[in-house]
Amino acid sequence: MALWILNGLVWDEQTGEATRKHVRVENGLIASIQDAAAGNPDTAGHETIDANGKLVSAGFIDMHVHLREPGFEYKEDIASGTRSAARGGFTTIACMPNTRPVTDTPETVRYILDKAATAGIVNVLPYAAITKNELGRELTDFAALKEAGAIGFTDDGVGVQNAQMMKDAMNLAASMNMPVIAHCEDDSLVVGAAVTEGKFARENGLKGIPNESEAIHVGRDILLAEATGVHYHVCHVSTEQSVRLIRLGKQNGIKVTAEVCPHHLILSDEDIPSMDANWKMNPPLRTPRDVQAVIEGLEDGTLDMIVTDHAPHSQEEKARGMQLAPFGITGFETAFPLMYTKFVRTGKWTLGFLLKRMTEDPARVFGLKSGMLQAGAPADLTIVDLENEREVNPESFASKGKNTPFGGWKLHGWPVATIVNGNVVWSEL
Ligand SMILES: NC(=O)N[C@@H](CC(=O)O)C(=O)O
Ligand SMILES: [Zn+2]
Ligand SMILES: [Zn+2]
Repeated sequence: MALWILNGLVWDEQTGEATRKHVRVENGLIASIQDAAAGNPDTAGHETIDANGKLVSAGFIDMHVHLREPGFEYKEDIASGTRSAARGGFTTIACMPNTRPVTDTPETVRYILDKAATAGIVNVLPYAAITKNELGRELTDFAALKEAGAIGFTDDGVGVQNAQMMKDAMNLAASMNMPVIAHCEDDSLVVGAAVTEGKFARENGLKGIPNESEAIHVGRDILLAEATGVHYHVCHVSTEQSVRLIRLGKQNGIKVTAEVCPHHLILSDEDIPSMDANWKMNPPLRTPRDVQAVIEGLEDGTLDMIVTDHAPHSQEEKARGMQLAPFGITGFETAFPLMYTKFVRTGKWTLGFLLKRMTEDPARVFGLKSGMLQAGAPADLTIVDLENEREVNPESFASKGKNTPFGGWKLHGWPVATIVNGNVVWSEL
């Protein structure tokens, strides 16, 4: 039996507009895409979805998320995290290894993959740690972790402080054709600060996190990537200096790629309303000048993709206040509506540009088969209602994490159905 998604709006890069198409899904793959103008197909005996007036896109891909399992299931687990992803229109997500235990052994990689296969509803790609327990002292067993299914190496949550350790990691990863993904943060420049150096910190008498704490690692690592030939990917870029360094690296033919989060594209430190820890994340919200720089970086291709850095925490933890609460905000269920409302509805970007940065570009950078709406591709699809405005209500999130600064925001562009490997895993239609 086939699944027909009828009359959806499909973005056409050639014409620069979305036109009505019928998409046929069979055996987990996109079987055909045909013009709706040519008439209705014979759907007798097949399952159908009426997508009339809704956008049909390749499923969104999020290469930076925290599912918290194993070890921090009170914040999130693979079942709740993948449900949250599906509601956000994400069909493939790559999860970070700062779990408990840290994902630094083949057993933990396999645990995540097994759990994702049984309890998860979207594709889950695990990263493994660069160093044991993410302590920066000893490399993990890259070969065994790759063999178990890890797709790259990262100590996300902390920066690798020692340059020789990073260089060794890159040499090893390069030799097995694996990427190194870096949380860029020099600890010696960040001592107990919760927000960026800037207006909010000054006005509230707080110590600030300087931009260089990120950019020094970006610059160091680009030089190490040049020396080792590794594919080096920069996590959650937030500063003007980092954008500048990545741009220069790309101009010099170094294999550097990068990601940026919706919150760093939309909010600056000057938007923080109070000492509310729902505005605390790492890297922190930067100055308006940095926001402008990351937008320009994404627009000119210096930054390759949008990721959420979905980082759920419990309400108790976030209630500890700006200084003591953990860093991080949830991201899955607001990412597309935020980006669509702020950049596409305002006319700054085409819909095609936004979709590419959330589908095709991450797939290209990480060599995934999905990310394109074309016959023969995996049937990972997202259907989005572009017309109805809705308010962000964290209480209604599928995620266990309610920690978002976007509660109450009125947005357009809400996903209404998500299809993974040809199966409808979530639908409001
Ligand atoms: N981004 C965050 O603020 N927090 C992340 C860690 C990380 O992505 O560095 C987390 O694990 O909570
Ligand atoms: Zn990080
Ligand atoms: Zn992260």
